[in-house]
Amino acid sequence: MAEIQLKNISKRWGSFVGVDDFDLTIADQEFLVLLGPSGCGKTTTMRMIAGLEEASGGEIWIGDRMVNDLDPKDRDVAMVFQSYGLYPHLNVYENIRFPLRVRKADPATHDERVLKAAEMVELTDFLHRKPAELSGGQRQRVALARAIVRKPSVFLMDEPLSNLDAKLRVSTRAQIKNLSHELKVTTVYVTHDQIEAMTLADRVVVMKAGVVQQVGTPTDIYDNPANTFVASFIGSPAMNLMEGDIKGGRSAAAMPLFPA
Ligand SMILES: Nc1ncnc2c1ncn2[C@@H]1O[C@H](COP(=O)(O)OP(=O)(O)OP(=O)(O)O)[C@@H](O)[C@H]1O
Repeated sequence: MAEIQLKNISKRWGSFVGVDDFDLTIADQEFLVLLGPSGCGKTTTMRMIAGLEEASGGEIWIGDRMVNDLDPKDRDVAMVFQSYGLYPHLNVYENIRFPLRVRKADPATHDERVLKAAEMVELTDFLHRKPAELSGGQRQRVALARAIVRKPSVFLMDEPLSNLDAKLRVSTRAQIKNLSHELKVTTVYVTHDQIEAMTLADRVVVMKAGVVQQVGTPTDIYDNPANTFVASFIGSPAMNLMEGDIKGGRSAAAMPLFPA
């Protein structure tokens, strides 16, 4: 069970507010996407959940534990970053195995667990290769396998697809969604790409300048954007915004006329 509760968390550096009063419960096994433009506080929020950044205020709960004072390694979270973070001198097998060694998992179980994780991301044929001998997509799959090998209850993913080309991004996106479902983990996924957010998320959190603008399912957010910022950020092609007044429950905006 890994419900995540963010109770009014904030992050300040001096007088600068990176994340302001973020309050949300992420359900067990939910796929939650943090979406917003560069600098809006997505990564900082995720780093606070991971324990890589200390919250300036508020409480972070994972399952039934308040984790504010726990080290990242004690929070039962696995992270996947844009930069892969693989060890160049280790082959794929040893890269995937690394978290098991660090956490001193029973060595008798390593082989089976590494092979299973590699199989889930279709890397079985590449186990002997070093990261430099892999494509970007294969490297990202090693990073995914390394995250799943120790069966964490929470996945934290920070723009994991941004180094991949468009086609690979679509297939790896589907793979991430399947993995998260199959492994029954709670996933927090950061992106500035609204298509990625709308296709992956159970719920999306749209942020701007450290402040949550709206939380909802992709359909909620698309159909009922909370404000013009959300409306202008969502939709491809972008939504047209027109000024107008509501009179008697109807819009009185000047509508352009198109020939029938
Ligand atoms: N260590 C720090 N000291 C001061 N300000 C910081 C620090 N880390 C991040 N910030 C600021 O906090 C804000 C939020 O940063 P964050 O990395 O969370 O944004 P983001 O939404 O993930 O952006 P991007 O999509 O570009 O990664 C930014 O304005 C950033 O400059």
